[in-house]
Amino acid sequence: MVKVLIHGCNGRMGQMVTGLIREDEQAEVVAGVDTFTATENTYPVFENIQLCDVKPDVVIDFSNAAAVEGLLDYCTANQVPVVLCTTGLSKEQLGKVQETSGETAVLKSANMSMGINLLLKMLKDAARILAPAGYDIELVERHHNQKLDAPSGTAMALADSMNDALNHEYTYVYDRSQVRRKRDKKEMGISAVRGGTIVGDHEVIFAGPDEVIEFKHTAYSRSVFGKGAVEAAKFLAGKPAGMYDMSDVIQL
Ligand SMILES: NC(=O)C1=CN([C@@H]2O[C@H](COP(=O)(O)OP(=O)(O)OC[C@H]3O[C@@H](n4cnc5c(N)ncnc54)[C@H](OP(=O)(O)O)[C@@H]3O)[C@@H](O)[C@H]2O)C=CC1
Ligand SMILES: O=C(O)C1=N[C@H](C(=O)O)C[C@H](O)C1
Repeated sequence: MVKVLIHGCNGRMGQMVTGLIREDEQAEVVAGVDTFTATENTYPVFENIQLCDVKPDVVIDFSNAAAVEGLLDYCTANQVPVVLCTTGLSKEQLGKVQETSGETAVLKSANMSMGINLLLKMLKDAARILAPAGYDIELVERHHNQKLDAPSGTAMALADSMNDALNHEYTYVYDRSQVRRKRDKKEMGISAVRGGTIVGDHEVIFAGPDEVIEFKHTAYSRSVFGKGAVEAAKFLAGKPAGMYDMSDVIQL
């Protein structure tokens, strides 16, 4: 049985993961950490990771960028692998993630769904073929009105994956309202929409001469992220220090 600690256990994703693990015969939640204790919690919940006296086999984190540094310190000090799903990390925080992977196993992914992880792979081929043929690349993401970060971690990962395939020659444009020039060939526009309860939509548009090709992923439920996170946790428990991602978990 894999013992899981959920960091951010009372949030939207923390509650989804709690429900999924309840149905899973290979994993159990042994503790949670959040800023408050909800009455429905069936496991001990600590207000701060440093106060947690239960030793898990692995942590699943869906919390807040500001909470990640403390979590990484805990994982290093206690040699606990961590599945890091929180998005919107700063450059410094990303540096600390990298450092931590020298001490314990870290699996970081902005999107745990099968669909987006397949898209990350497919877009490399599409970009390699379409960009040199003169297609402009634009991304549009849509999320619910409670989301803190923009653009989404997934939109950034999709852009980075295409840029990797294009020798990192592309720059990102997030806001065209101040741009007073024609579109540069080697830029990717990244636009964010926030509203209602949209779980997560990502669209990648290749706009060429007289034709447009679009790739779109829609998450209809947070379960697609939750299921991926639980599989990632079962995969990561007991693994040696290092940096992992969802391509290590999902065979594509
Ligand atoms: N990788 C992926 O597939 C996915 C990633 N995400 C990312 O996961 C993160 C969480 O998303 P979501 O569940 O929707 O957000 P929520 O705001 O619903 O949940 C986050 C929870 O973490 C809590 N929290 C805040 N600070 C701390 C802390 N110091 N220690 C422990 N818990 C803390 C919050 O409490 P409080 O409300 O008091 O701040 C809240 O209960 C976001 O960054 C989101 O982008 C989301 C979905 C999928
Ligand atoms: O905050 C969310 O809800 C989501 N965040 C992730 C992101 O920023 O990419 C993944 C998913 O789209 C939902």
